[in-house]
Amino acid sequence: MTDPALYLITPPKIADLPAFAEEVVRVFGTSAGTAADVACLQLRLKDVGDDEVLRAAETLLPLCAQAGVGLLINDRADLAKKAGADGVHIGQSDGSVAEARRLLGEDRDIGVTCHDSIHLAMEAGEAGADYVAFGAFFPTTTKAVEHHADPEILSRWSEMATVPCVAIGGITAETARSLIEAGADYVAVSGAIWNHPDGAEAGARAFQAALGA
Ligand SMILES: Cc1ncc(COP(=O)(O)OP(=O)(O)O)c(N)n1
Ligand SMILES: Cc1ncsc1CCOP(=O)(O)O
Ligand SMILES: [Mg+2]
Repeated sequence: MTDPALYLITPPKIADLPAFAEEVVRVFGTSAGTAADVACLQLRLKDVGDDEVLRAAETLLPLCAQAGVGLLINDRADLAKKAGADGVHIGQSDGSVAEARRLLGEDRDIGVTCHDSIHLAMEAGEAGADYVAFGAFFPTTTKAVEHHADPEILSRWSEMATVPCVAIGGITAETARSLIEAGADYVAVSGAIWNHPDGAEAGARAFQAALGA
């Protein structure tokens, strides 16, 4: 089996948690054992309280464990620790890798947003990040982005570093392969899965086909 390449990011709001959990299970099932197998799921809820994040994590963790998919929490290493999640994704304003590592220990994953900067990625790698994330590569409606990256940064990074890199930002089934070919180890995707006109399963299947499963 090819290494899994798909990094799923939840929508910023989950209105119906039980329904979303069922959708997640169907998405995991769609691509299990293929090149588009899901490597991890990032819980990225915005403008909600800690309790809501913890409740969502409590629901999603067993589903992820069952599917062999790591659950990462966005922004907050303290909540990742409380939830017993597999790791955290931090942006440049979400605290340091050192602090996240102190809270989570060596066996949890820490990913760091590096925008379009090799310099930030080198800093993150030296601080002990498990992966670095570059983007946004394409226009997206999921987040108002200030930084735009060119696929060339993925090639440069993969030639000079061993820390895996994630590509993010407006990625679709049509554009995913080009980013993997440029050097991305994973493509992080939200809208193209959850907002797919034919449903999330269809979105996942499209990535499965595109990533050569
Ligand atoms: C895999 C991945 N890459 C980048 C981001 C963006 O993180 P950040 O810059 O902290 O912005 P928010 O997601 O917190 O709005 C990410 N979440 N995941
Ligand atoms: C969180 C984030 N950071 C940069 S772009 C982005 C949004 C990713 O979502 P989508 O795949 O819908 O563009
Ligand atoms: Mg953040």
